[in-house]
Amino acid sequence: MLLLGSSSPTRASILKNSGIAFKQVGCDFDEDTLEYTVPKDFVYHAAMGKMQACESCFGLDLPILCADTVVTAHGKILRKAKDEAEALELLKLQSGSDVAIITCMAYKSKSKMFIDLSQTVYRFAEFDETDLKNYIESGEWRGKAGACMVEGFCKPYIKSVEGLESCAMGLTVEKILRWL
Ligand SMILES: Nc1nc2c(ncn2[C@H]2C[C@H](O)[C@@H](COP(=O)(O)OP(=O)(O)OP(=O)(O)O)O2)c(=O)[nH]1
Repeated sequence: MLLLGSSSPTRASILKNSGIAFKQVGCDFDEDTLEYTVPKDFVYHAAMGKMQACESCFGLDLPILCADTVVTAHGKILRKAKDEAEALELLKLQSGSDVAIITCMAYKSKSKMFIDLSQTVYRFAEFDETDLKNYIESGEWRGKAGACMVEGFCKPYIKSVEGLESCAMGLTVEKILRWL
C-alpha cells in the first residue's frame, strides 16, 4: 500500500488500472512559488516540493508517491489552463507541433527513495477547428497540463510518439512497478 500524494484523478486511475494498492491524499504545495524556466527543473522541484509537503503531513509509515507534469511546446512550459481562453491558447501552441510532456515522480519510503524524470514526445497534426471548439466546450481539458489529453482529444492527431503514454498522462507507472 502506498500514499498517492496527489489530487489528480488521472494519476489515481493509472495506479488503479495497474493494480497498485494506494490511498489518495492531498498535499499542499504551491507550484506558483517556483520560478524555474527550464521544464525539467520545474517538474523536478515541483515533485520534490510535493513530496516534502506530503512527508511533513503524513510521515513515512506508508511510502509516498508524488509527481508533477508539464507540457512543453515552442520552448514554453504549458501548465493547467485557468479558463477556456487559456486552454484554447495552450492547445493552439500544440496544434501541428512537436510537444514534449515531462513527468517527474518521487517515491519515498523509510528505507529507499526513487526519482524518475521521463518525457514523451509527440508530433501532432493540426487540430481541427470544430473538434477543438467542441473539446474546449466539453471542459474535459480542466485539470490537465497544457489542456492536453493524449488518450482523448489529442489521440487522432498523433503523427508520431516517442516514449510512454503513462508518462504523458502524468504517472510513468511502468517505472513504479520496478520500484515496488
Ligand atoms: N487524462 C489526462 N490527464 C493528463 C494528461 N496530461 C496531463 N494530465 C494531468 C495529470 C495531472 O493531473 C495534471 C498535471 O498537473 P500537475 O502535475 O500539477 O498535477 P495536479 O495539479 O493535477 O495534481 P497534484 O499536483 O498531483 O495534486 O494533468 C493527459 O494526456 N490525459
